[in-house]
Amino acid sequence: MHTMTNAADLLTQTLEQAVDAVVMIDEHNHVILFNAAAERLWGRPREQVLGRNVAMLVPAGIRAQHDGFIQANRDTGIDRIVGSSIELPIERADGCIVWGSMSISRIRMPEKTLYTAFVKDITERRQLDETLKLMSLCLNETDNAVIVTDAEERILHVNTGFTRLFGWSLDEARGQRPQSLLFAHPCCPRRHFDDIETELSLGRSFRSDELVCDRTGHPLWCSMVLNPIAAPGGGRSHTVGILTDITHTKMHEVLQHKVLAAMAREASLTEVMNLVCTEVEHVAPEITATILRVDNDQRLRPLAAPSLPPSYSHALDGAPVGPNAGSCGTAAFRGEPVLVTDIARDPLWADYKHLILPLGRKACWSSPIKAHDGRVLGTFAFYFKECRGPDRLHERLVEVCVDLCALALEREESRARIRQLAFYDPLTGLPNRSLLHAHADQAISRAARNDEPLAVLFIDLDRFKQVNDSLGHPAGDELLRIATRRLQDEVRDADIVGRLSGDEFVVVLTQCDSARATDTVERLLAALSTPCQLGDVVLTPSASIGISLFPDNGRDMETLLHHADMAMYQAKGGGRGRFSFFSDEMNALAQERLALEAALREALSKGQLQLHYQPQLDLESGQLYGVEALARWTHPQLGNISPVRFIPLAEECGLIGALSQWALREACRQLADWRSRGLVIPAVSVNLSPTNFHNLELPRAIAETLRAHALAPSDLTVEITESVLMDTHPSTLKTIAEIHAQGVRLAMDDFGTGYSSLGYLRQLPVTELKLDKSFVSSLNDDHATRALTHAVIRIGDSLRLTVVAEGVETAAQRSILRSQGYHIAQGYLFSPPLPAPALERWLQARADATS
Ligand SMILES: Nc1nc2c(ncn2[C@@H]2O[C@H](COP(=O)(O)O[C@H]3[C@@H](O)[C@H](n4cnc5c(=O)[nH]c(N)nc54)O[C@@H]3COP(=O)(O)O)[C@@H](O)[C@H]2O)c(=O)[nH]1
Repeated sequence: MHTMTNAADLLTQTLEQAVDAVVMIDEHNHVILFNAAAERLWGRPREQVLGRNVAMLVPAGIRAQHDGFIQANRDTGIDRIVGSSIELPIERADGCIVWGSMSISRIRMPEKTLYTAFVKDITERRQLDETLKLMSLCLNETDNAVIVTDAEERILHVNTGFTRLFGWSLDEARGQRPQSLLFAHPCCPRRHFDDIETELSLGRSFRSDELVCDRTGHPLWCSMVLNPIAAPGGGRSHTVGILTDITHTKMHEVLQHKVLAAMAREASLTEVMNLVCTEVEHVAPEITATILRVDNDQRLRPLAAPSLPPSYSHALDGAPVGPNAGSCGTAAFRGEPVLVTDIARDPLWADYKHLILPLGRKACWSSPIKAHDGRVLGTFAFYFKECRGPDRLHERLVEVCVDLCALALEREESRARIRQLAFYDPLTGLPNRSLLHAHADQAISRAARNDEPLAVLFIDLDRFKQVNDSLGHPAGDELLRIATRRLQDEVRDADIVGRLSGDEFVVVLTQCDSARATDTVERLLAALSTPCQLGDVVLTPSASIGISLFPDNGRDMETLLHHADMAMYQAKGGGRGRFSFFSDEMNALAQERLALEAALREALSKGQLQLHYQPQLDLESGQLYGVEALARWTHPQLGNISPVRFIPLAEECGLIGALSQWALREACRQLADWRSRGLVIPAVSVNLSPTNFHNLELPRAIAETLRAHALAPSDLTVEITESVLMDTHPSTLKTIAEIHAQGVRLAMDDFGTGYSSLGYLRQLPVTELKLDKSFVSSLNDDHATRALTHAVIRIGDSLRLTVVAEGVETAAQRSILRSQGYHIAQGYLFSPPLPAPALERWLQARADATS
């Protein structure tokens, strides 16, 4: 008994001092033992627990069923709870949850069964487990690769992200150096690891973007961060490295940077495209990249294929885009990527496989390169040495590259458009003046270097203006296009054809002497004069051609062109469809003309021109009808220069406006002066050139001049020639109508010599016709002329126009004219044109004679 008591005490003491909580319950599930560790675990003193149902210690979730579980064990003896340990949450008195690992012992006694629970506090371990579990999630359930190395930089651990990214398992990686796994492949750039070691040994983190390779040698761009872990005794115990796959971003960045840099330094399109292919092949060595352009005729034009022999590109050049045109032609046709995994068998490649299979490429994936408006500009293709399709990296590469290629191609298109606008004539597509000069300069330099002759042709279409005026501008444009085609057809590739302006073309014939130039020009004239259909009209065009030769007629394009232009004028002067070589005489004439132009300019500005006046007389009464003012120029050195020479010169060099204004002012001044001195001069006629009527200010200037000299509009007659009618300038008819509306009289000069239609007499408000002196001069001996002069006076009479006969030199002419009904005449018979004082004397002499 004593021994028993001691044993029970011993047991109680032992249980009391146990590290783990001990709870014993009786057959009514009442707690009969609750040791000190249990008090600490549940946070309850034993007084609160002893004698009460153990359910109070059980977690709330199973409290209701708890007694049932124990009773089931008592009744059945089936051990669900005894003999094993379970982990369960424990609700402490303060509401906190701690964790215990519980094992239950069943104590069978004859009359009852007791249970003892041993509960170990595992709260801390549970928390640690939880932390480890989360850490493991962090470590493994990420796309980043994590490496832990020891002090010797040998791998201790890699996460599953590492295995996924690089293909090496933990077992394979353990003990290796990271560089031997990631940087060892030949495709990796050579890397010196000293800088990494320096940083880590100083206890500093190391960060950089690196091109590494996976187990298969596949390159990947990784952002790498290495953190050294300090050892307790100094130095470093571990290094933790994290590598993040930035291939896509980096690829984009690197490719974009390189390609944009190339474009910024004005690299050619071919250079840029080759760069794209080379960079792509560097990232993915298993592919062969090619870029093709689609031209305006929907044909493929190779731009880059740096890893394929040039013969392949040559063979593809000009291949059509279509539904069965290999991967590229089909991709361009469909506007979507085309994958052919087996070129040998795929029908799309039937016509092309013989070109690529011998080069060891078995599959091809081609993607269209599209402009921002959706047009297919080209194709970007990957060829594979195996029958396969693209992987994710390839897809990413294509995504990046097609955008860059589109940018480069669109940029090229814009540049070509700008070049076209800047250097080509939009109507004919021929080089314009600037480009023509640039090409011609090169050709002349080449000719000079090689001591070869060269010819410059200046071509002007005959009567082009009339085509424009009569058939309209679209017909004129079409004629220019036809002429362009004909010129292009007749010259060689090495020759240059350009359009200067309007109907002026220039052809530079390289390696061409005068004999060859003659042959070519004859051919060109024949081609240009072939009849052509312009709308409803069949036209037989023609051209005049001037030729200058290098080096005889000039050593630069400007001189050669100028001389060819002069020769062209010479040719035009000889009639339609002719050609003329430039000559020194021609040049001398041109020089003379230039000198004369300068002298005329000076004469005008210094008031060196004069007006002479020729009287016009009434044949019946002998009364003065009026005087015609005619310009005269006496040059200090050259002497008298005829208006037949200086009036056309003034028209050509733009001086006719100033000259005519001067003539108008001077004639009005003189008339006003005569009148102020009592001389009876009924009116003065002034000659104006067709171009004077382009000036809408002319009516106002005439009105002001008349006003300034207190003259009536009817005191002035403006003489116009029939050629005014050939002038289609929009201002001409308006100006003439305004002058007429003021009351100024209009005379049609040189009547009968020009435009052979009388219809214009209805269009122009003329009041006077001047029969040309050529009719008068042949009146005596030509019956036909007499019939014509008769007809003219009839026309004048019937239209109520005054008819003035010009150039009357003989009494016989006067007599015939009088008999035909002419009333007014002018000519040497009466007086030549005279300076104002001489005219005054002439008038005085006549007056004296009659009185
Ligand atoms: N726009 C301007 N044109 C002008 C001006 N001054 C003259 N001209 C035109 O120049 C052409 C030549 O003129 P010119 O040499 O003066 O010859 C005129 C007369 O001198 C000449 N004439 C007169 N009578 C006779 C004659 O009996 N026989 C003969 N052989 N010639 C004669 O005829 C010319 C008259 O010209 P027009 O009446 O104008 O036809 C000439 O076309 C002038 O118009 C000017 O200031 N502005």
